[in-house]
Amino acid sequence: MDKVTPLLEAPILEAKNITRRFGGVVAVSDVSLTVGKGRIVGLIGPNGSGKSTMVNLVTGELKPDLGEFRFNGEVITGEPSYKRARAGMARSFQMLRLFHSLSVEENLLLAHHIRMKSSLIDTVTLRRRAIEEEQAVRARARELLAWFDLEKFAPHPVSALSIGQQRMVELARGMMSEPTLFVLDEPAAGLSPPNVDRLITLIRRMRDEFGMSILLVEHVMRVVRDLCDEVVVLDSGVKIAEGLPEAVVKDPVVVEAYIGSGWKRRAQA
Ligand SMILES: Nc1ncnc2c1ncn2[C@@H]1O[C@H](COP(=O)(O)OP(=O)(O)OP(=O)(O)O)[C@@H](O)[C@H]1O
Repeated sequence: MDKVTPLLEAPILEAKNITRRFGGVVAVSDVSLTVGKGRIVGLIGPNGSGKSTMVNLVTGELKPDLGEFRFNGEVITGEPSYKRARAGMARSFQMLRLFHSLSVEENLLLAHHIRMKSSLIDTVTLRRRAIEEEQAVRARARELLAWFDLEKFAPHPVSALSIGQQRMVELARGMMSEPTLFVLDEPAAGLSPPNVDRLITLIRRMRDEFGMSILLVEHVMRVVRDLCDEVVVLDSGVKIAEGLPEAVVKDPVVVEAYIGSGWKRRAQA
């Protein structure tokens, strides 16, 4: 009998020929990218190059005009963001989206409700299951708060925390849904150099210990160089380069795009 060729494991995320226009502006033009399982892929480019639009397309906040998205091999192009979240996709936001008057722990518990299996009817008819699930959610929140070294802040309102601590809360909140792909939108924005170091260590551990894949949009090149297995570069909505971080940042086409945008001064942190 002929040897059976093993099926290759599907990448966690495939974006194929994605285009998105806003009126006359082509924000993302025919961009393809792949995030393999357990990989950290960087998405970089000067201001206005289409990174946020691409993130919103990946997570389902925006729909592409053309192209296809696959998640774990399944076509998800038309799926709304809540369905992608249920399927295992989490995201963090450039401008933090936490509930500032709620405690750190409450922020984590609230995040989990999209994945709660118990409906209101369950709560009445299957009270025991609902209670068990609630206990499991609280236990997960406590474990994650410990993992992110946020235990002591659990009862405090988010508004009492520094930006660096709030960024950690946002990561912990994203982890509540046990994602397989975490899309991080500028996690280092506004962080001091020691906090950037801490963030780099934590993101690497998130990948290694939870086995997740990460799509990382970031302006701080140190973060990109230290973390990314590969990098995709956008300029004016077009993919102009991809490859290993060391090679990509030296690529004359990439350097030219950044210098042309006046970005270099801002991003050399
Ligand atoms: N909702 C929108 N309506 C109209 N134009 C938009 C919209 N969102 C983005 N754009 C345009 O699409 C292009 C890409 O913007 P986008 O925010 O995706 O870039 P970016 O690389 O994330 O920029 P930055 O690094 O500054 O966050 C820009 O020309 C922007 O003005």
